[in-house]
Amino acid sequence: MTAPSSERPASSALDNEVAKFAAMADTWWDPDGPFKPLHTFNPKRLAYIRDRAVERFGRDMEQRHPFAGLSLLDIGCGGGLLCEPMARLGFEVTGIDATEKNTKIAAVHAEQSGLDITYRNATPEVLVAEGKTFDVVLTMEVVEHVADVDAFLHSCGTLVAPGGLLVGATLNRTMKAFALAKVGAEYVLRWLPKGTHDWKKFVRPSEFAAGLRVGGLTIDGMVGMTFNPLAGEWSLSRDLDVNYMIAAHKAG
Ligand SMILES: C[S@@+](CC[C@H](N)C(=O)[O-])C[C@H]1O[C@@H](n2cnc3c(N)ncnc32)[C@H](O)[C@@H]1O
Ligand SMILES: [Mg+2]
Repeated sequence: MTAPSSERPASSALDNEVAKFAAMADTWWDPDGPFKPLHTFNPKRLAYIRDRAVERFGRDMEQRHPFAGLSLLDIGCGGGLLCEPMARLGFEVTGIDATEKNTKIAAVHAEQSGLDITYRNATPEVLVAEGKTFDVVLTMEVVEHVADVDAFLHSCGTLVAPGGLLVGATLNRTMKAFALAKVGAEYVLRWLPKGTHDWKKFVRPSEFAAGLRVGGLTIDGMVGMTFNPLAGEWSLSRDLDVNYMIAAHKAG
């Protein structure tokens, strides 16, 4: 099926990034494939999102579907590694991605998992043009792949409903991130295919925060996500030098 032209990647998506992710799309759900880092830190980032949502919406995690009645948009959803666990927590989930192959694979996987998730091949500005808003907006490991960071973050902020929450994640533009996330992950550990990241496109925490503020959000906090090679484990930390997450909200 061909997506209508309005859904096609517009200004925030880069052709070379879309081609890169399309080439890897079959491997989204392989825990030892090219998306291994996303799989290994998924439990930590899911817990962070869940905790921020509990704070913001005051839900009871003892409930089977604590976030029932709340909408969630995952921008740059890839194969749905975040969408599926979020749907299981009760959110009404929409996943969008600039790469059509990703949303197709995500949709097949959701169906196999018995989950009701809406996937669309679209960039955030398409949903902004439609006037849509969501209680929770996620954009995790995406902003370092877009054409224009400020324009992209402005769209992300616009898509947050009043009183809503945004959680983002990316790689910091530091020498440490160059050594660990670029050289280490692509050339030494070979976790990621060579060329996955362009260090120059990594985003500093101050830049991420500024872009979201222009999009109408207030920053709640940031946390580092740090890999301990000896333990082979990720943990949340105060070190924002490599991987980090940011939480923000829109006044209600
Ligand atoms: C590293 S993956 C992250 C996937 C997912 N968010 C996760 O963390 O598991 C980055 C994704 O962003 C998508 N992407 C890149 N630019 C985009 C844009 N402007 N709008 C929407 N999706 C985009 C890519 O196609 C790719 O699927
Ligand atoms: Mg990335």
